[in-house]
Amino acid sequence: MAVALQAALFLQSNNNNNNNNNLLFRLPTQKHRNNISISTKSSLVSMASLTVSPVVGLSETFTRLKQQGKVALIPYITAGDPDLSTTAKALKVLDLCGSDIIELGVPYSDPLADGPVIQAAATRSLARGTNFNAILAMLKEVVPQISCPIALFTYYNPILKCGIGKFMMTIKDVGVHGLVVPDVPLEETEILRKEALKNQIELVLLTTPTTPIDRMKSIVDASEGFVYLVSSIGVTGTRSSVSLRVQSLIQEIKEASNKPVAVGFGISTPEHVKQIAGWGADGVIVGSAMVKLLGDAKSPEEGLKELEVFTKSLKAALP
Ligand SMILES: O=P(O)(O)OC[C@@H](O)[C@@H](O)c1c[nH]c2ccccc12
Repeated sequence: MAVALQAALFLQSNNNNNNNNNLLFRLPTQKHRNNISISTKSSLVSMASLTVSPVVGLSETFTRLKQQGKVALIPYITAGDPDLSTTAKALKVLDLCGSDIIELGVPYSDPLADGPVIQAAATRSLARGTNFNAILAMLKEVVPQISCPIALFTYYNPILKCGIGKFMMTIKDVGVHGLVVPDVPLEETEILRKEALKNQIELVLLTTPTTPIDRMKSIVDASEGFVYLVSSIGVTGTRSSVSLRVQSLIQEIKEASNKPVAVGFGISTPEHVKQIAGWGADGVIVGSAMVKLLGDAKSPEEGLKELEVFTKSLKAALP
């Protein structure tokens, strides 16, 4: 309860500078990489042939989708839950089922902005011995086999432990395009932005329903890739409905900038994604509902199958 309360306060960004949940970011870049196309075989995927196609970053993904009149589907899963080999397969399933960007969470011992589902996933993953190097090794293997960009999701502490410059170089080397760091205060991001810029990593800022308008504008100005609009105060976790406030928040952001806006928190049904797309969002982020499927399944294969069915249902509900 204490953690949830703390997280709720954390995400309710307010005027005082040391309690904000916003970051600043960088210029997108185009990244070309050999891409191994894969085809589904039952619910798992297998390598089919080698094709070369450019894989673009977050900003360019949104540009392409906008030209096609489409809205981005952005799933989040926790690396190493139930294990890294299943995470590797899940990334391919999510890619094959039409995900446009995938948020991959680095499990952390004190995920104060996360609700019970993602907290439990992080605990399970860490208990299995998942560590950052193992995640990197998995990504080095998998990223060339998927066609959508990966945005790594981590709290600030693991970045500091690794060293900011080294962290950025390392994730770039394994083909990560984006980065979401929910607990770095906007005022403390100068060095983070500089190193991200050097390594062509697009770093995404978050704004919330309680972020003062002026602060939201500085966040939107500085965000790279897209603007993460947190739909409701509190922690991550599925909600029965999406707050109607999101519609006006999307409009406020769009009045401030033409950067793509993706909405997250609580989204868990095709009806939710349809509603948010109808409000003009450029992307929808679904985390806990995805994580729950993998975490609750009787076997990894069952979890992957359910992930496939669920992802397809969300994709079908989006333009
Ligand atoms: O789990 P939800 O309610 O679908 O919300 C997305 C969320 O999981 C993902 O973007 C995320 C995971 N952990 C976070 C911490 C802060 C902000 C966002 C996140």
